[in-house]
Amino acid sequence: MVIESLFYFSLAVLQALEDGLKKADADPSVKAVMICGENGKFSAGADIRGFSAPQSHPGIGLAPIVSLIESSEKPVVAAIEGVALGGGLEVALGCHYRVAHVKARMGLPEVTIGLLPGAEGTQRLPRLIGVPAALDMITTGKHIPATEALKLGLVDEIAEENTIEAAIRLANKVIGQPLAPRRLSLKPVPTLPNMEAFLREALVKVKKQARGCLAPELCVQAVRAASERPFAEGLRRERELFRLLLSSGQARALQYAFFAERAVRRWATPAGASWSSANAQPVRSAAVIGLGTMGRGIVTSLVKANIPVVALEQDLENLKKGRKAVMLLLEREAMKMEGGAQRLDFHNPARLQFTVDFDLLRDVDLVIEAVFENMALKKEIFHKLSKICKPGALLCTNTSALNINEIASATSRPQQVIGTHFFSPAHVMRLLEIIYGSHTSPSAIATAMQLAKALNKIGVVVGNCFGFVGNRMMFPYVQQAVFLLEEGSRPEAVDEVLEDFGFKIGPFRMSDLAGLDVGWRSRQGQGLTGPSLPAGTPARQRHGQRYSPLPDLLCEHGRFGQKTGHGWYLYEKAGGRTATPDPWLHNFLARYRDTHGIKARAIDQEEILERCLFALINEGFAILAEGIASGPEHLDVIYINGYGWPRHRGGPMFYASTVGLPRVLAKLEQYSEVHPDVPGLRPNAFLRKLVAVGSPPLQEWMSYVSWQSPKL
Ligand SMILES: CCCCCCC/C=C/C(=O)SCCNC(=O)CCNC(=O)[C@H](O)C(C)(C)COP(=O)(O)OP(=O)(O)OC[C@H]1O[C@@H](n2cnc3c(N)ncnc32)[C@H](O)[C@@H]1OP(=O)(O)O
Repeated sequence: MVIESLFYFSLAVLQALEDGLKKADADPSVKAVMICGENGKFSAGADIRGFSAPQSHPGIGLAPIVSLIESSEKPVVAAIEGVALGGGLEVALGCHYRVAHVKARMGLPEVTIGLLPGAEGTQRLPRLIGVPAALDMITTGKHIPATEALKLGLVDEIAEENTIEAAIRLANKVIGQPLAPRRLSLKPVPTLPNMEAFLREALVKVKKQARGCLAPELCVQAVRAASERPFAEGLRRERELFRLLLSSGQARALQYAFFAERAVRRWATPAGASWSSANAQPVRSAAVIGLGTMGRGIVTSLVKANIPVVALEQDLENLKKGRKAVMLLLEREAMKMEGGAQRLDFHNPARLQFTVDFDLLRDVDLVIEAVFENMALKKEIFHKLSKICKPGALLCTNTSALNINEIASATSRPQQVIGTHFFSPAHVMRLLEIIYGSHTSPSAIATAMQLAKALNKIGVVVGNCFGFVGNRMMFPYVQQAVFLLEEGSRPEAVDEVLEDFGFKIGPFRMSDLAGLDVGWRSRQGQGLTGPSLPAGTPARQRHGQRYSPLPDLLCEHGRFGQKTGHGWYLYEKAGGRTATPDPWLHNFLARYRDTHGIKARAIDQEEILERCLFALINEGFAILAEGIASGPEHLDVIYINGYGWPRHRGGPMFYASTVGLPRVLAKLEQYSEVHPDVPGLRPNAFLRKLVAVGSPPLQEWMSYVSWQSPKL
């Protein structure tokens, strides 16, 4: 008998499974059962959308079905094609045998949505493949290919071609064989000589990796229960831990992040262009200009995506340096992949070519300029490109803040110019901010989004303004951090609060890592510091607003961060990575306060957190109101994937919605009253409006934006 299921579990699917199994058990003519999916896909598990209403969720009813499958008196074989994920794999674990197609993938990704495998998966998987392998799958949520599943013993057979036929063959073969040895609930968990130490270390590891995130920790506890308790007791523990996670708030945030990352694919601009009508151009070849840190990563990313690349530098010396660095990155990437060097084929000049000759860019479909942030230089390059490149080529600029319209003005084809803001290291970081200018065509946006997908990145389309979305929101956050130092705090205190909140790295460690000179050069360019600053400008004021010269002063002392061995922290050597609090800096801060007549005060953790985060969020509301991004999900995806925002807090705008908009507003009002010369703390009008209309749910915010005059 064959029971077909659907891709996501619904109550109807569960009912069909239950009915089918009962019918098969009762029918003496049925000798074996095979469960498969429809259209070549086994199952992606429960419909995640339903987890916010647990009472009606089909996932809750899944565990009894898995038990029912296992207790069947007739052999049940799972035929796994496509994916078997979450509850889908748990169903397969209830079966007595598993056959997988060679291209199938399996996994228990519940941890990534803030849960644990709650349909008995934490108890059955360790019994089948042992604690170490089960823990790895359950705490990371990774998908494993069929070949690996076979090695682990997760599946019994691999089918090269027809999985259903292979499963039916196996089912026929095992008719009449005893089923007890195939029932995982009856098997003991394989022991380890050092189980206790192993589980303890696993807990330490997951706590370190996902600071403050509950799910990985509770996954370890559930697997511990499997190793220490009888099956039925282990199940009770699994259910208890599952319910804890379901009500923790983190699951909601992580599920929001899952859907937000998919929602940003449906981009739109205030002018009416959108994903639904724009057509992407094919990208069969690309060029990268500039082989500095960013250019190297971008070339590596393109090669990994199997796109032939021409890598261009301004002279032979820089070309040699760049080539060496790119090759090193590619060798490392190849080592991580099966058949890597061969698959990437980067020694083949038809796939990767290094040159100083602009003429070789004539035929490429896309160019990514990645020279340093200098408007004059970028314009010179774009002028050249518009003369050399073929008519349809997409011209991208990798910039973190510069005006796309101004760069496009240097070309005769501004409709094909677009910003692609990669994050460092560009071959690792998943975010790609895609910035359209006033003339960028919908097709250019669609092509850049298509490129993001090809590079396995998350593209987020945003409008053109200084710093775009990510850096624009970052400015007020970092500004507050520095003001807090002026007022009496220390870098390590501020970093600790934000790292405890869940950021991978606090603002001062981040600044030391990126290099303080980067911002210094930018401020010099803006005339905020340096020789172009008019004589008589007050030290702590610019354009009538509060300004802190602290970062500039550190640069004047040669303190650029890790690269010079000191910045906001002290490092063991230039290029060192171990930050220690620096007594020199503490004295420097004390002298600075004396010079400016600032009385240091004790600043508590709440103030540090609120001033930094609420200033960032406040800027987010301004961005939404101006139409720079088409929804709060866009801002959240940018922050989670580009700025180390803790995923289990769902992104800054989601976080604001959980704190409550009235509270965010009240706090900003309170801080703004104390610091009237800091515009970043003045509550944005859009935030006020949302509070005035009763703080609607985040999904409804954009319906309160008036689009009459988007600043684009
Ligand atoms: C006492 C307690 C008992 C508790 C029992 C609990 C039982 C079971 C729990 C679970 O099963 S939890 C769910 C586990 N499964 C997942 O987490 C799978 C998540 N999905 C994916 O990894 C991928 O989507 C995919 C299935 C590998 C497909 O990837 P692909 O890149 O091909 O497509 P996507 O763009 O990611 O998705 C397409 C489309 O489908 C939506 N979607 C995907 N998975 C789900 C899901 N599980 N529930 C609802 N919707 C899902 C996704 O949002 C996309 O939608 P659109 O953006 O196109 O609208």
